[in-house]
Amino acid sequence: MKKQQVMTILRPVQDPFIHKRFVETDAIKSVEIDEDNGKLTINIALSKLNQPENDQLNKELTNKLMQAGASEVTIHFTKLPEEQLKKYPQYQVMMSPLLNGEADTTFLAIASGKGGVGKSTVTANLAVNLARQGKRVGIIDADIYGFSIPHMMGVTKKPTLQGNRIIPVEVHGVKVMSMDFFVEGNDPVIWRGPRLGKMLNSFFIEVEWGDLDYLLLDLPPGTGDMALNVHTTLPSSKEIIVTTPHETAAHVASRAGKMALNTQHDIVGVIENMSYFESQLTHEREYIFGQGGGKWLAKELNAPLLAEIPLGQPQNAQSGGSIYAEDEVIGMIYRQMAEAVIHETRR
Ligand SMILES: Nc1ncnc2c1ncn2[C@@H]1O[C@H](COP(=O)(O)OP(=O)(O)OP(=O)(O)O)[C@@H](O)[C@H]1O
Repeated sequence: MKKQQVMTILRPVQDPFIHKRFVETDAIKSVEIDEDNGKLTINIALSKLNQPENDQLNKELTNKLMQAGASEVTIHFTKLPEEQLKKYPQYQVMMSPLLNGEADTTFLAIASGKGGVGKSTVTANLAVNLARQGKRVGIIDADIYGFSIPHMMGVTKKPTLQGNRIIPVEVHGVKVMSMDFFVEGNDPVIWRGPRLGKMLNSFFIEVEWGDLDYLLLDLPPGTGDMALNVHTTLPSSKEIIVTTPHETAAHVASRAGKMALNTQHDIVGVIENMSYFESQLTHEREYIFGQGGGKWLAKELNAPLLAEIPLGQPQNAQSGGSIYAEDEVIGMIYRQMAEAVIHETRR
């Protein structure tokens, strides 16, 4: 093998943590080729050492190089200099207090296929009910075009600054960050790709979350840029998929679920919202949007069905537009859902 060939194979490979290509990080520190026996010795600098991802990378690269003609491959990993790493936003995110491995936070991304199925309502109420169970909870409203969490939770304040750190707003015992806090009035947000990623990054780098048991992310509906950003930024995040009982909604939601599975993210469970309408007088149930979507989706994704939430508005809208009180029927269903989530995530 020639050095040029080795470089062509290695240059486009990505650092598994900061997702920058080796050519960008100048990761390939040395390539030695023994002309007589085709043995290769390579030094590669990565952003993190001693991780399972590195063993995987070692295997993949060795296979590739052997297929290309090397008789034996030895790869040594060293660490990229801290000064260089600090320049990469992805590294700053990785080293932020919630993600640097010291905090024991469970990240829950709440996804749906279609809009309007109640994903934000579920996110807000699940967060409040986790907090009612004594958990320390935060929400990132990552539904960038349809941010609605602050409004739903009855937030009237804006986050404050402490030095250069952003202190999130706390409501119903939950810390909240949303794009809503950074737009004037109700102007539409027209950000795309990279700027979206920056926004998400800054919610990790600049916000003072303190210690959290759960950080919930309300994703935009579907399988777009933001969902992908969350999956790459938070490799350990778990997912909850919200659907209505309608067959089409469940089918579309299964795409969001499969995207999570394809990117190695566990699915904690499925939540069916707007499952039925129950008459207060006769207690008869009407299945307005059909039946079975949640069960079908849970089976399709091999995940538990965590709750079936009926139609109904919160009785006491003062407590925040969309938050159900503990003693109303839907409030109790949300409580059971929070218990199921705690059980499934073993916290
Ligand atoms: N169980 C329910 N019963 C009655 N109304 C509900 C229920 N769940 C949600 N809603 C209402 O349905 C509407 C859509 O809910 P929500 O905004 O939570 O959906 P979404 O899936 O987050 O939508 P998008 O992703 O488009 O922002 C809201 O007006 C909400 O109050």
